[in-house]
Amino acid sequence: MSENKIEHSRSLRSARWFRKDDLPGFVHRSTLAAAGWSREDLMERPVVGILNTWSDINPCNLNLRDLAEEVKTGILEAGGIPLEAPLMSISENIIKPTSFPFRNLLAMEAEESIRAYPFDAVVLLGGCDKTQPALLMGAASAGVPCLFMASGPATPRSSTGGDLANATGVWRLVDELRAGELSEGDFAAFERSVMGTAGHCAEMGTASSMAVICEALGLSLPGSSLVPAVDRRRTRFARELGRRSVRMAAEGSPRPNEILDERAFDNAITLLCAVGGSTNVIIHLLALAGRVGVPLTLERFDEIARRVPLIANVQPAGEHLTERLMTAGGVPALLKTLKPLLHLDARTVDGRTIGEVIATAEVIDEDVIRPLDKPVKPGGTLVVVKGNLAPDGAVMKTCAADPKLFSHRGPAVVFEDVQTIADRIDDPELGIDENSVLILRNAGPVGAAMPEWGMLPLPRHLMERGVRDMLRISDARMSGTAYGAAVLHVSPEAAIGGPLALVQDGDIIELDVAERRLQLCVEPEELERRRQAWQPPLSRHVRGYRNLYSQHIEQAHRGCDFDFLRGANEETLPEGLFDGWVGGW
Ligand SMILES: CC[C@@](C)(O)[C@@H](O)C(=O)O
Repeated sequence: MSENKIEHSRSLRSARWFRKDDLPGFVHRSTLAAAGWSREDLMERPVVGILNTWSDINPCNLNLRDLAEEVKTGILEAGGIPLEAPLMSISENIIKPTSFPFRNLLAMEAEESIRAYPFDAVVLLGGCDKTQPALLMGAASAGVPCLFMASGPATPRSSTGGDLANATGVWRLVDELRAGELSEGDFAAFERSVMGTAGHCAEMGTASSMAVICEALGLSLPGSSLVPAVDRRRTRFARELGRRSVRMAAEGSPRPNEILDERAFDNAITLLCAVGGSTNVIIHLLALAGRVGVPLTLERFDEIARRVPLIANVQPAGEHLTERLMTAGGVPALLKTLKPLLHLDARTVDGRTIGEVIATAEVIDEDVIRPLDKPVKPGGTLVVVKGNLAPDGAVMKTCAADPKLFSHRGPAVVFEDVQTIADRIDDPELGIDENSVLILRNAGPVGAAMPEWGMLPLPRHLMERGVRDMLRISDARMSGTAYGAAVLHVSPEAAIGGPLALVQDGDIIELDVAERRLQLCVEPEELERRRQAWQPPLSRHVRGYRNLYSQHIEQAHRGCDFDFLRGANEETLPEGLFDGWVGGW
């Protein structure tokens, strides 16, 4: 190995572990001798950490073990030392009660792992929804150069023919089942076939949205994010990523805050709107911006969304799966189409600007990546609404909702928790009709750690009559794969006394998307009376992580990070001889 030396112009971060002729240096080098590394290797080569969220229990991330091997190959080829470290794997589909609180836990684990170990750069491997933002948030705060690679979309097999996506397909078929249009047998066949490969949801759910957003932010290799998990072309990207990481490790640049500036966030939001991406990404981008000191607000999402049409014809807002988006040209082609709306001088980890990346991109299929003047849907694919029901804002993915509900007035039917919905949604006694506004509360960050409950089910009797959308309002999140007129992330949430807590059955609610307004039509005096009578729910979490969570979690309009995690401190290693290990010659 040692003849394959790479030039680096600066003192490496890892030198503080390995280049000292003292007892700590001896201990660090001799420890890694057990992993096959010589004194010369450790003294001369840049070290790249591979933070891997692979796990058997998380099939979205199942291929990350193989991809990590490919990244290692690239790192070795370029003369670096690859050191892989497993981190918590968060599987949205399996983890209970919801994956969301663990995003911040993994972010802390990633940040502290990067800081505590001798990494000169890190490769972040994520897949299922929360692993992606968590790794980015941790790496952004740790400040060491990083590159991201997602596991890639799965390749779902449809038992019913057509492009049936992993989760959007589930929601559609559940609707059909409830409406009596699909047999139990056909539904069971779907269960057996839908998750046949590794990889995350193959529509523009949260995982695919986060993956393409990483490319737009400049943190992933251009063109890499939509290659399916089982496609061997992902291998090539993994090796290239490994090679590039060594260069970044040697140069100590670019650091996350050199990539993640206001231009990068604007570009990412532009792409999010153009692909009809997940509302969850809004929360993740707000949290990430908080880590690097970019003053991003919900209003910025609305401002950008107004001018960006839906150009990606991909589910849940369009027709196809993400594989078609890749063969149509992928993210570089999407960005090329969006060129007049982007900051072209934003930097990327591959060393080029976004403008340079898209110079060679090409749209191959204009049905899948539409031109700006022939979009799938015009601008305003997601909106931020405010009013006395959501003083700090709420969001709605309008491109996946029935426009008939964009200007709606109807009586509230309030559910205190999700179990009551499950028990009572079909109960005719509730008198729900298609004009009713279904409300779920106590599902916000403090109330229930914000599960993906926002697409409330519709009553069976209405579904049987062909009703497929109704206005639903909650302080919960919604799966990126879901659809419907769901007003989400209402802030402040009910559990801390937000106005959602004061709504009563029969109150009139008014949504006006054009005006971006969400109003509870109740007199201020009456609301004040209800506020005086309101009692906060007792916290169920008296110890451990969930207790820490409910005490420090911020509201949705600020990204649900912990208040003490905002910002970054790039290096906290003590100066001097005894870095972390006491001893000397
Ligand atoms: C069920 C679908 C998931 C797991 O992808 C979801 O978290 C999403 O937001 O897309």
